[in-house]
Amino acid sequence: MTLLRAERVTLAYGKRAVVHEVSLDITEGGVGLIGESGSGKTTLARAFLGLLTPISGNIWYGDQTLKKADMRTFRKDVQPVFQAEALDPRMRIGASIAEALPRSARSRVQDLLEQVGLDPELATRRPHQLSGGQRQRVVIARALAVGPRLLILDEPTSALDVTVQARILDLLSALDTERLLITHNLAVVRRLCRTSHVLFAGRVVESGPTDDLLENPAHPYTRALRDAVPTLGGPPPEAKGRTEAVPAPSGCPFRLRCPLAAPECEQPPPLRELAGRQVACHRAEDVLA
Ligand SMILES: Nc1ncnc2c1ncn2[C@@H]1O[C@H](COP(=O)(O)OP(=O)(O)OP(=O)(O)O)[C@@H](O)[C@H]1O
Repeated sequence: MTLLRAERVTLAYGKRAVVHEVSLDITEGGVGLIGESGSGKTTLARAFLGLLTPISGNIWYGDQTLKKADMRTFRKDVQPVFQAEALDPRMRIGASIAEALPRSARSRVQDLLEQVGLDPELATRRPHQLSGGQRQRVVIARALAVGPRLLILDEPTSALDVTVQARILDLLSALDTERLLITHNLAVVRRLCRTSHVLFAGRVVESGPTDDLLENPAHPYTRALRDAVPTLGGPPPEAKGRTEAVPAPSGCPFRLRCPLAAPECEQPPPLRELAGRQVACHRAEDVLA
């Protein structure tokens, strides 16, 4: 059974909706949320953590909506993995992990440190006495302390250099915990997520198997993200930028940056099935071709 599911979820800050009618299931094998800064990824993750209530639609936790669910069980099942900067700088590592454990299980600190590949002797250190990669492992150990079924990870490796990043990805992919991963980094989703959803301006524009999306995108925005590998010439113009706090144009929200924009794009594109995925683009056949 799917542990968490968004059903036509719209999310707002004050009166401003920033995520619009998103439906997605957190399925096995890892789920990625990809999109540029401001596209609504973190906002959606906050709703999945029960920190933000949809103004319409529902978050389902098993067969109950989050509004009705037993939050004690939910908090045990679904754990966020924050960035390492969130660790309390004054607290020793061992105490920081113990804090997340029930009193009777505090002896598990050593096991958890070992599980994330850290020397248990590090328990007496404070965060600033560890490397960035070690700190990130501590954050993962804290999240694993309560035995969650799902980890929600927001840019878990973005602050780390490439080799350290690779080792953290190895650690995460070896865990038998489900994951929802938010990132700009397509190599990271490819490694950790069987399924991905691409968000643009708070809407899902393409969803499907990660490999298909990245090898053969059907939405021009997915294609632009994939092609936006750093080069001296910079990314293609359609991949540049962040979603600003200005109203999206009517019709397709991507049309003002889209190289394939056509008159029909002034009408909103429905999310439709194509080539084993879902895509919201009038020109998807042309993109695939
Ligand atoms: N606490 C808040 N109050 C008001 N607006 C917010 C708040 N947090 C985010 N927003 C706005 O909501 C929109 C979506 O932001 P969100 O942080 O979800 O995007 P994101 O895709 O996670 O971006 P990033 O990759 O930079 O974290 C943006 O326009 C942002 O300015």
